[in-house]
Order: sequence, then structure tokens, then C-alpha cells
Amino acid sequence: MSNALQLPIIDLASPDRFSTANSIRQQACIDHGFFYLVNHGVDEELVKKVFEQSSNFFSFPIEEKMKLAIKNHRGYTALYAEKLDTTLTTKGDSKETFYVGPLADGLNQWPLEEDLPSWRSTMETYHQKVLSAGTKLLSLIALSLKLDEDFFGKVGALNEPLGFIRLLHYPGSGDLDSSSEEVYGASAHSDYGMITLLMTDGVPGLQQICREKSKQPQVWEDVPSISGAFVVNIGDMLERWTNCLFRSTLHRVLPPRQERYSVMIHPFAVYA
Ligand SMILES: O=C(O)CCC(=O)C(=O)O
Ligand SMILES: [Fe+2]
Repeated sequence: MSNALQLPIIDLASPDRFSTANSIRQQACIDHGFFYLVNHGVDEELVKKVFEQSSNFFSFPIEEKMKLAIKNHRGYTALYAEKLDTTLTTKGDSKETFYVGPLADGLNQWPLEEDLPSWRSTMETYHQKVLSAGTKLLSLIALSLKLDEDFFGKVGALNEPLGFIRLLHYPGSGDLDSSSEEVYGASAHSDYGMITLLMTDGVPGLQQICREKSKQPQVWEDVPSISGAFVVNIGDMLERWTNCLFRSTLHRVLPPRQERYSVMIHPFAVYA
């Protein structure tokens, strides 16, 4: 059973930072653990390019993609290679992924410039822009917790290494082996960092369980996308740091009928 959720919308450019911080605290982080972020400063054209480049890469033959197979947490993982809900006995999640990590340490793997011109520069620009939006959001989250705006910077949560981009591709059901197994695009999980900023191509599939992870029966609710807005969710680390005031909620992606692309970044304090 599922219903569509009405999630709060947070305006990152609002001049009334204290009222925005109050909405972040109550509606966004306590009531839902999920919210939309608008006026975030990441250009629509850039997002469009990221989706185009993502589709260009995933359309390569598997042998080409495997040349960039994951190393040091960067690069390609194939269809069914990951299973976010490890209690499932199914073969794996029906998605393929490409990870781009922090830019400064030189560990990223990149497609060749002659194969995919501007691929690397597009992802690098996106990485920087989303981190900058995420940093602004964290200062509002600090205010919402009655802390100084620069609290997270001061405790080192914004230090390197920062931020992994995950490009995701969920093939449509017509491109998958039909089997009786219950396979998810991304099986149920919560995210591990502080916050996740997700952009999708608008194809539905994402669902969330509100608030209580352990409550039975589990009621899954659709998280519709809003064009141009990030879907932000609270991760386990921020749940822990707020002594469970803010909720890191369970979510999953149903196997989409048509193919689906998304891109997310878990920006902060992944290793802190
Ligand atoms: O693709 C999506 O909409 C969300 C995927 C997700 O939650 C994840 O990979 O952590
Ligand atoms: Fe997730």
C-alpha cells in the first residue's frame, strides 16, 4: 500500500533564515526526515548536462564500463552488484552506479575525454556546486539546532574528504530478466552520512517510510519529485548526533517500469 507524501519545501535563498531554520527543524527534520530544497543555486542547465552525461556513460557496453570498475570507492558497479537491504535473499538491486569521490585526492576514475568529452568537467563542476549548496543548508540546520551557523565547520564536519556523487541508472522492466524474485531498484535502507541531496529525472519510484523505522505494518509512501528541487533526506550520522531528534528514515526505489536516472551526493562527514 502507498500514498503520495506532501513534504515540506525549504527555500535556501529565503532572507528569513530564522523562520526557515524553524521549518527545517520541525516539519523537515523532525516530522518527515525528507524535504525538498529549492533556490539552491545549482543551475538547471548543469543538472541537465549531468543527466545527459550519465546516460552517455551507462549506454556504453558492459566491457567498456567494467574498465572503470570500482576501486577506492570510485567508479562503476554493475547491475545487481549492490544490495542495500542485506536481509533480502534476492540477487541484488536492479541498478548500476558510478561513484565520483572527493576531487582533491586524485583517486577518481574518469571515462576518457575522447570517448565522453566534458564528462569529467561536468561532474567536477556539479560536485563543487552541490557541496556549496549543502554547506549553506548545513548552516541552516545548525541554526535549527540552536547552534552557531558555522558549528559544523568548527567541529570539522566540512573537512576533506567531502562528498561522494553517485550516478544511478535503473533500467526499465523491459530491459531486465523477468523472474519471480522480488527485486527492488534500491532495496530498503537509510543513508549513512549527515544529509543526502538527490536529483531525479522525474520518473517515479522513490518511497519512504515515515518516522518510525521499526513500526509494523510498514506503510510506504511515494516521494514525488518536484522539477528542479533537490530531495534532501537526513542520514544516520545526523540522527545520531541529534540523539534521534532528527530522523534518518527508511526508503527504497521500486523497480521502475521505464528506465530511471538519479544522481545523489552524500556530502558531509562520511568519515568524520
Ligand atoms: O534513486 C533514488 O531515487 C534514491 C536512491 C537511494 O536512496 C540511494 O541509493 O541511497
Ligand atoms: Fe538512499
